[in-house]
This record gives sequence, C-alpha cells and structure tokens, in this order.
Amino acid sequence: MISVRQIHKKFGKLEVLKDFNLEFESGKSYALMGPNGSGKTTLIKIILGMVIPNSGEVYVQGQSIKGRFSYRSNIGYMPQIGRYPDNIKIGQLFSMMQDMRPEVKNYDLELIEAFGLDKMLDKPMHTLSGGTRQKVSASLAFMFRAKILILDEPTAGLDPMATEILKNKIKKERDAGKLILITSHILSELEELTDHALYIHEGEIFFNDTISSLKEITGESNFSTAIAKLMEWSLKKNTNKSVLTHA
Ligand SMILES: Nc1ncnc2c1ncn2[C@@H]1O[C@H](COP(=O)(O)OP(=O)(O)OP(=O)(O)O)[C@@H](O)[C@H]1O
Repeated sequence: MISVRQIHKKFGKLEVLKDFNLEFESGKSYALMGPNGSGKTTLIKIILGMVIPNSGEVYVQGQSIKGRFSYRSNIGYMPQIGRYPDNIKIGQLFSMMQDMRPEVKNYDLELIEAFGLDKMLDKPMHTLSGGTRQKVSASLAFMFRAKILILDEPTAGLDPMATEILKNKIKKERDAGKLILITSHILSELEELTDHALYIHEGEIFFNDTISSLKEITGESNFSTAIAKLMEWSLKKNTNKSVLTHA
C-alpha cells in the first residue's frame, strides 16, 4: 500500500535516511523505532509529501506521490505537535477540515465524543491544554475514516484515560484491516498496538520484521529486552545487518 523506494534524505551534511526501501502493507501495523533524531519523523513527513527527499520515490496505492496531493485523503495523520490557527475554535476547526473533504459524508466522531470534545466546541484552540490539543489532533486523524493511519507519538501528553481511549481506537482500526504506522518511545504501547518492528539507526534500517521474529533473533521473549538488545547491537555494530534486515 505504501512503497518507499531508494529514499535518500540529507539536511545539509547530515545524512538522515540512506537509501531506504520499505513496503507497508494494508492490514498490518508497524512500530517505527529508533533513538531521538534517527529520522522517524522525517520518514513520515516524506511519505506525507511534507519533506522532499534528495532522491528516491514514495508510492501510495501503486502511484508515485510526486506532484500529487489527492493521495493524502487516504491518510489520517496525527503529528507529533499539531499546529493550528490560534483563534480558531475546536468546532470551527472540525468544520473547516470537513469542508476541505466534501466527498466524505460519514465522519467518524467516536473519538470526539469519547474525549468529550463535543462539549467544548466553542473553545478557542489557543486556550487548550497540551493534552486537549492532542485529543483534537487524534480526532482529526480518525475523522475521515482513512485507510492509512500515521501516528507520530500519539499518546504523548495524554492522561491515562485518554491514552486508553486512543489505544482502543487504534486497535479497533487495526483489526478492521487498516494500515497503521506508529512512532513512540513507549515500548509497551508499541507491542500492544503493532505487529511489525522497524528500527532505524544512523540513517539505516537496522531491523525490519515482525515482533515475533525480533524476539526469536534476539533470543528474548520480552519485547523491551529484545529492543534493548537490538539497540546494543546497533551501537556496537557487531552484527551482520543482512541477518537483521528483512527489507
Ligand atoms: N528541517 C530540518 N532541518 C535540518 N535538520 C533537520 C530538519 N528536520 C529534522 N532534522 C534533523 O534530522 C534528524 C532526524 O530528525 P527526526 O525529527 O526525523 O528524528 P526522530 O527520529 O523523529 O526523533 P525523535 O525521536 O526525537 O522525535 C535530526 O538530527 C534532526 O535535527
């Protein structure tokens, strides 16, 4: 459903992504992992057409995204930090986004209601707490029933109850066959929500396979310990990457 082909991205002299080749299939959920600054958000933004790679191409549903924006309607995106016009009210923001997608008639309002945002529609965005802004971002990502969901640290800043609501929604969409791509540093959350692990280290894909393969290869039955071992290997660079990378 999403093909990343030979994507290379540099910021100045910093090589962030070196010839990335990846396939993301519908009905699968992927954990995008790697240390701070390893390029997770950059990869997501390239897929979304928000960052232009130095070379390589991204295909969504078989078509190159170059020069096309219409493919974005297939993607529900929850950014790490949602940026919205200050004076806009929650209700106006929802209406504005709906107006931009006139083809969608049947909105998914489940999160809006579960988060209680339907009772705060007249609140201006700049008066909201960080967590409430996250709830708005999550609600927008799911509102249009997109087939692909890209969630950049979705539960960051959410309280435990809101986190549960959002995790349950992600599981529901995953079980309904959507393609889900999540970045997070919360390993328990990634294990709960995803079945594939993708680990980036120093601009390269160090691991790309199922979580069960990760446990098998590392010899660790616990996900956190398996990731810790992977990090240790990536830092020591003493492991044959061809064994680890099933790209
Ligand atoms: N617009 C930009 N200009 C210059 N450098 C950038 C830009 N965007 C990202 N970078 C750099 O690219 C690298 C990768 O950043 P990115 O945000 O993709 O990392 P990340 O894996 O998402 O990190 P984190 O886990 O901290 O969110 C970092 O070194 C970052 O400073």
